[in-house]
Amino acid sequence: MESTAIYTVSSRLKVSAPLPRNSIRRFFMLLERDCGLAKELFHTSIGRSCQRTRSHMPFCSHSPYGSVSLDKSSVRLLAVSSSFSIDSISVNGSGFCSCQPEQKDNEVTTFCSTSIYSSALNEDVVQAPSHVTEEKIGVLLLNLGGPETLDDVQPFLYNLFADPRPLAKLISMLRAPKSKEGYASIGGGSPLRKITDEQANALKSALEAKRKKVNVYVGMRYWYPFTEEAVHQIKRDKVTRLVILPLYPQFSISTTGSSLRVLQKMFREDAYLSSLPVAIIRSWYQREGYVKTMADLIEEELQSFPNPDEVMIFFSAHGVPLSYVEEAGDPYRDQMEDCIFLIMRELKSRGINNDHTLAYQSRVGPVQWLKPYTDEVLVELGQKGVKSLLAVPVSFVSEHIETLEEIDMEYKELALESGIKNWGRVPALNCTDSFITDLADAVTEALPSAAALSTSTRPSEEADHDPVVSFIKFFFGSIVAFFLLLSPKMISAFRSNLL
Ligand SMILES: C=CC1=C(C)c2cc3[nH]c(cc4nc(cc5[nH]c(cc1n2)c(C)c5CCC(=O)O)C(CCC(=O)O)=C4C)c(C)c3C=C
Ligand SMILES: [Fe+2]
Repeated sequence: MESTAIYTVSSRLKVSAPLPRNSIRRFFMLLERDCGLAKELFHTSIGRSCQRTRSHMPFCSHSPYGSVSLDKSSVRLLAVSSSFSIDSISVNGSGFCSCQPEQKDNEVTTFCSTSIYSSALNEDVVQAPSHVTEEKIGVLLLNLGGPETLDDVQPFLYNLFADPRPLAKLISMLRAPKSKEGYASIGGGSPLRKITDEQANALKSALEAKRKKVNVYVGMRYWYPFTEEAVHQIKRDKVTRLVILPLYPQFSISTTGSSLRVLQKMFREDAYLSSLPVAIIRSWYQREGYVKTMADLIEEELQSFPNPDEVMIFFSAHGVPLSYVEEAGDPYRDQMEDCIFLIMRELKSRGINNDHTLAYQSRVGPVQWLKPYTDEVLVELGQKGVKSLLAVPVSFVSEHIETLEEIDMEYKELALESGIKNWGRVPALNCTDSFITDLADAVTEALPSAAALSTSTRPSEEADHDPVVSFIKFFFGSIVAFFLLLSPKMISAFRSNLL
């Protein structure tokens, strides 16, 4: 019997980073191979609805709706779950094909490979979840990780800078003394692991209160517990549906993107994982619960000033190198600006009309980072006569070195020296009830979309063409050139001034 499924290609078919032609071609080849989808039909559909083209992309980055009809037998592989719940098919920044349901409150992507590439690589092969009857839901929280002791600092930095490896050693050794000083001043290590574990427990309880029994896992990118360990535990627990929730409200290729690349590789190389339905919440700064909680914290902290109306609200976000945004297509700056707009709109709706500004902190090394820089803006504001300032850490959801040392110590001192008289800082969200409840809602909303299936590319092919990987190679390649070309005198100036 024949029935028809309509797959719509919506305006969410948006390519945020330049994609090499090969990725697009491969996407269609895989669609054709796995779904029996006629390449021409799909091309035509997209081509017709295309509004705009970029030189490096074979088709548009924004398109209105286009649709493709398929007969049921031809989409056998996509329809393993016997549901036609896939709303749109998209290609994300890394060239990874995914099914992306329309979502308003946060950006959710689902992926689940229909092809099993190799199970020989895996030491513990677990039966694919489609054969397991009992539903087991997992939530994987992603974060960066931080050294727990001063001895951890250099190896942690090595992991952070580990691409390519020979340079990671050098850069981490140059950076370690300054980092160690920072970690020593906040008690000898990062509180990130402890706080993230507390958030995981609070999220589990919040989901239980919503009658959802879940296991919550923590996967850190550069320190314990590593993402890889969390994924091994997910396999051992035989999770049948997984929501991936990065603890970064805004997406950056340096944070969420980096963790997702690790996961993507693991999922493609493993039979169990490649058939596990997954939903990824790529960013969630636009969620009402998050925006309102941030506004609550700001409103409360403003009350501690002698003249709350005269306080400048100073949003300080973690920076990224400018080239990430301008060359590699990182949506981080756009999302950050949007996030500030939403928080300020919420404050205005409560009758709070303070001035505000946004600046970027924590730059590392000699390249240009997103501007304006927090330290420079603080000095300028002091010179302009601003007397009261409330710092709001906006890219972090937990207290860590950048809030406890950089903002509370370094920036506070600089602000006071620059003429600012009253200084305050909004606490990080940590386990604030309304924030955790909102994360629980985000998970609940994302879960149904995890049933969708899609295709994926082979890791070896992807690594060759991934624009992000190419960019990182280029970025660190530039650092090699920097070290090779500069004189020893300049290197020592670089060490003392910039690191
Ligand atoms: C949104 C959050 C973050 C972005 C964006 C980000 C980009 C980024 N960071 C570095 C270099 C370092 N980051 C370090 C620590 C660190 N960074 C974040 C968050 C973001 N980083 C966190 C949560 C932490 C851990 C903090 C802790 O308490 O341990 C460090 C080590 C600390 C230090 O020496 O300053 C470095 C170095 C780069 C290069 C980068 C973008 C490319
Ligand atoms: Fe960082």
